Amino acid sequence: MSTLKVEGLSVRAGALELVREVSFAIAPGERVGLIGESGSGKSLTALSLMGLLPEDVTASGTARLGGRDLVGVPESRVKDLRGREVSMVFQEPMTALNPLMRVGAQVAEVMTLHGTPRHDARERAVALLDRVRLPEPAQVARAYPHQLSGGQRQRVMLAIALANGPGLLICDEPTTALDVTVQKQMLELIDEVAPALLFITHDLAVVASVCERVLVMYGGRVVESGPIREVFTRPRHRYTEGLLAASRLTPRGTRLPTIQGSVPPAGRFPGGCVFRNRCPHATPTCEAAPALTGEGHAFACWHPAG
Ligand SMILES: Nc1ncnc2c1ncn2[C@@H]1O[C@H](COP(=O)(O)OP(=O)(O)OP(=O)(O)O)[C@@H](O)[C@H]1O
Repeated sequence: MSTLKVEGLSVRAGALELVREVSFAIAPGERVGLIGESGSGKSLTALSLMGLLPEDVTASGTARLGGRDLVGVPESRVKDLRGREVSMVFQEPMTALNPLMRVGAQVAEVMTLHGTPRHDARERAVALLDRVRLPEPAQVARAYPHQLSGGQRQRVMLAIALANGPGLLICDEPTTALDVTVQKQMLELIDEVAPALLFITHDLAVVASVCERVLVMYGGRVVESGPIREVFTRPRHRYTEGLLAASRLTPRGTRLPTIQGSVPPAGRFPGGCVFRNRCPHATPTCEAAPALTGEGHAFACWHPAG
């Protein structure tokens, strides 16, 4: 496992600079959020790392992972890196999956493309579907995408992304189209299986629950970055301040630890849950006994057992 190092990444469409001099690093095991308003350059940054930029758009600068360059590499070499070094899960799995192909075959195909023998790939596909916690994985493998729910299709996409053992998983709004309960399960799963994670979202509560660090993009630049606690408690850029004010997070926000099986002592954490219904860990019980916040715990979120 090695660190992703991005330095001076810029993305242009003709004379138009869409992403400007972006630099960041992600160590193995790290979960890093990428937030910013629509059009700020989040997706283009991610797509540059995947070698998936649209034809009229070009990237410059460097991005290295596992001793390999990801930017400015000819398509023939990028194909080899994609999936093996970096993988990506997109928002809408229906458009990413082939509607005419059984999902097991689609998971297997990404492995055969990287040289795994067909029979091994089929077996490993079922094991991967099991790893992303799809019940009856052998049966799911024989299903077509339309026979699965949105949440199940997103799990298939995750299995495809993990198939070749990438060092970095990029997720671009992977849970936006899912309902709250499915979203929560998906986030937990991503957190569990991602070797290292770049997580793009508009949802600050999701960033606070999954990531330990955050990059804030504005107008194609990273205007602020740091540990969640630091950025959400002492935002230095006016855009981040605005983002926090517009969200339901208070400026005291930080990573959201879930402490299963615990109930806070009555009166210890006044103020109520800052996430309210948007808490990614929210459960019906949580509504009845809202997660609470307290001094020194910023966003400590407590859930009754069961
Ligand atoms: N092929 C293209 N040609 C020209 N401009 C483009 C192209 N693709 C994207 N852009 C522009 O680049 C900017 C950044 O786009 P990008 O998709 O990275 O934003 P984003 O932060 O991911 O937004 P969102 O949150 O809405 O997905 C936008 O202004 C967009 O219009």
